[in-house]
Amino acid sequence: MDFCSECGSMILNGSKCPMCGCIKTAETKEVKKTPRPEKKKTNKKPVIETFTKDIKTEPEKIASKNGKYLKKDYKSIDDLDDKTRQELLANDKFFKTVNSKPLDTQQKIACVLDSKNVQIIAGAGTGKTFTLIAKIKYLIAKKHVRPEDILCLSFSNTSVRDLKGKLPENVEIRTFHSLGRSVIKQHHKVSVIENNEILAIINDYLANANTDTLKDILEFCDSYFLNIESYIIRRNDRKELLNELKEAFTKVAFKPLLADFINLFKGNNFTKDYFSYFRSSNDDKDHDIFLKIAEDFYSYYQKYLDMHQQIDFNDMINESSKLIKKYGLKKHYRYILVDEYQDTTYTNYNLIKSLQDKTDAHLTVVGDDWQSIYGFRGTNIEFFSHFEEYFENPQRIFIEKTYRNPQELIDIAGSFIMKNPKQIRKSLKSPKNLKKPVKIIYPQKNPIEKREMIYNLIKDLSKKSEDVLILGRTNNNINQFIKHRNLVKKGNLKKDKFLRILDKTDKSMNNVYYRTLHSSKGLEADNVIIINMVDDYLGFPSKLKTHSVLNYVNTKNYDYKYSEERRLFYVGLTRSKNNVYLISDKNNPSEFIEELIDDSLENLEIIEYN
Ligand SMILES: Nc1ncnc2c1ncn2[C@@H]1O[C@H](COP(=O)(O)OP(=O)(O)OP(=O)(O)O)[C@@H](O)[C@H]1O
Repeated sequence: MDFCSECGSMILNGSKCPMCGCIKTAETKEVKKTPRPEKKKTNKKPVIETFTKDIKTEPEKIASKNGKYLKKDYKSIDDLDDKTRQELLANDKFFKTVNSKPLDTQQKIACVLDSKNVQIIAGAGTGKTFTLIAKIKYLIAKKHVRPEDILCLSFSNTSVRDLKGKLPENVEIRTFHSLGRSVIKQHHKVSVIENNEILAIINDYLANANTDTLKDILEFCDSYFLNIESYIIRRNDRKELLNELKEAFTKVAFKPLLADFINLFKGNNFTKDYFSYFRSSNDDKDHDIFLKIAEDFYSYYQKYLDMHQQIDFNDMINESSKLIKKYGLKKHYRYILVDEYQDTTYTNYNLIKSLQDKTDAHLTVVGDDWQSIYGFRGTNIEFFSHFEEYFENPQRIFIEKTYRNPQELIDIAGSFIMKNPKQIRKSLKSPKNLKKPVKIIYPQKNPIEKREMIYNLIKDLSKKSEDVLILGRTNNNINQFIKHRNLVKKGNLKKDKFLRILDKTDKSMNNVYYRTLHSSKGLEADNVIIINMVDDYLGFPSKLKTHSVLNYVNTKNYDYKYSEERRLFYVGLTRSKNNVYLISDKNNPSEFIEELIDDSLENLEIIEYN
C-alpha cells in the first residue's frame, strides 16, 4: 500500500493517482517469486507472533489506578506553584537567548514543567518545534541531563533533518520507524519490506488465486464502481470524468483498498479472529465478499513474510514494542520528547508506552489536534485529545500566541474548527491585525475569463508579497490551472519545501509556489490562494469517500461531518501571514464557503466578477 504524497489518495506504484493524476515514478518492487506459501513446508518459526489487542483496556487501567482521569492545565504563570515560578523567573535570561527569538511566557512554562507526562497543546504558528528545541536545550544546560539520555521522536525524515540541524549532536533524534528498525536489528535478522511492496505480494496472490476468489473480487469491484457511477451521473453528468474514474477504479482501486485494509487492520492491532467477528456483525453482501478475500489474503501475506523472514512497517513497530517489553533497552533514556503528537497511531502509542515503562523516562509530547489530517493513514486523534487516558496525571500546557496569522484570520479559522465539539478549546492570540483577511472570490462563469482573473490575482500578489502559495485539495486542481495558462512547475517533491510555478513569458513571477493542502502542513507564506472551493465530488471538502469496508479497521476520526476535511481547511487557512483568497463559484460554492459566510461575514470580503 502507498499513498499519494500530495493528496493522500491510495495509489499504486507505476500508476496515476486517481485524484491528482500524479504518477509514482518508482516501479513496484519485484516480489520474490515463490510457490504459494501454503504448499511450502518450513520449519522456521514465524518471526512475528500474534500481537494481542489491549488498547481498550489501557485507559481503564490508568483510571482504576487514579480513581479518575487526572489532568492539570497550565496557561499562565499564575498556574505554576511557587517553586516552578521561581525557576522560570531565575532562567529568564536563558529563555531570551536560547533560540533565535526570545520565548514567550507559555513557551517558557512548557520548558520548566517537568512531571512524568507533559502534553503541550498548541495552535498553528505558535512555535511548537521552536519550543521543543528550547526545552531540550534547557534540560541539557539547566537540568544537567546528558544529551545522549534524551530521545526526540518525530514522524517524518524532513522533520528529523530539521531538528538535527538545531539540536546538540548527541541528542538521539529519530523517526518511529528508524527507532523500531534499530531495536529489531539487535534481536532478529529480518528485513523490512517497503510500504508499497504489499502491492506486489497482492499481485502474486492474485496470480495464484483460485477461480472462486477471482469471481468474488470481480463481483466486489463491479458493485464498488456502480455506486460511484450513479453518484457522478446524478450530480454532474460528466462523461469524461466518469470514464477517467472508471479506468482508475477498475485498475487501481481494489488492490490499494485491500492493502489499505490490511495496513489498518495490523496497525490498529486486530488479530485474525476479528475477521469472523466482522463478518458475523454485518449483513452487507459486498462487505462479506471483501472480508472473505481480506482474510484469505491476510493469511497468505503473513505466511509469505514469515517464509522470507520479512516484516512490514506495522510488524516492525509492534515487534519492537514487544522486544522492549521483554528485554528492555540498551540505552536508558531519561527524557522522551515527541513532536507532532496529533499524528500518533496505535502502534506509535504502543512503542512510546513500552519505552517509558522500561526506562521510566519523562515524556513530553507536543501537537495540535486542530491539524490532525492523516486519519487515512491510521492516525488516531484520540491519543492526543484524551492524552490523560493513556498517560497518568499529565500536565497540559497551552501555547496560544500565534506569530504567523493576523488575529482576524485566527478568529475565523478557530471558530470554524471549533464547530466540531470534539476539538480541544484554545484561545489563540496574535499581535497582528488585518482587516478582512479572508477573501471569497466568485470568478466569471466563462472558464477563459476565470483563468485570466486567477492569473492576474497571482501576478498582482507576487508583486506585492515575498511569496504566494497556491493550495489545491488535489494536485489535479493545480495541474488543470497550470495546463491552461501556459505555466510550468519547477521543483522536486522530495527535496524542496516549496514547489514553484513559473510563467514562461513573465520572468518577474518567481515567488509563486504551489502545494496540496496535505503537504502544506508546517509551511507558511505571505499570502495564500486556495483554489477549487466548490461543491463537487472532487471539490473541497472532497466527497470522495474511502470505501465503507475500511470502517471496520479505521479509527474514529470521522465522527463529525467532514471533521478531517475541516481540519485540512484549517491547515490551509493558517498557512498565511496575511490574506487568504478562496476561489469559489457563486452558483456552486463549497459547503465550507457557505459556513464561513453564515458564521463570520463581518470578517470576510466577498469579491464578485461578472
Ligand atoms: N517566541 C517567539 N517569538 C517570535 N517568533 C516566534 C516565537 N515562537 C515562534 N515564532 C515564529 O513563529 C512562526 C511559526 O513557528 P512554527 O512554524 O514553529 O510554528 P508551528 O507551531 O510549528 O506552526 P504550524 O503548526 O502551523 O506549522 C515562525 O516564524 C517562528 O520563528
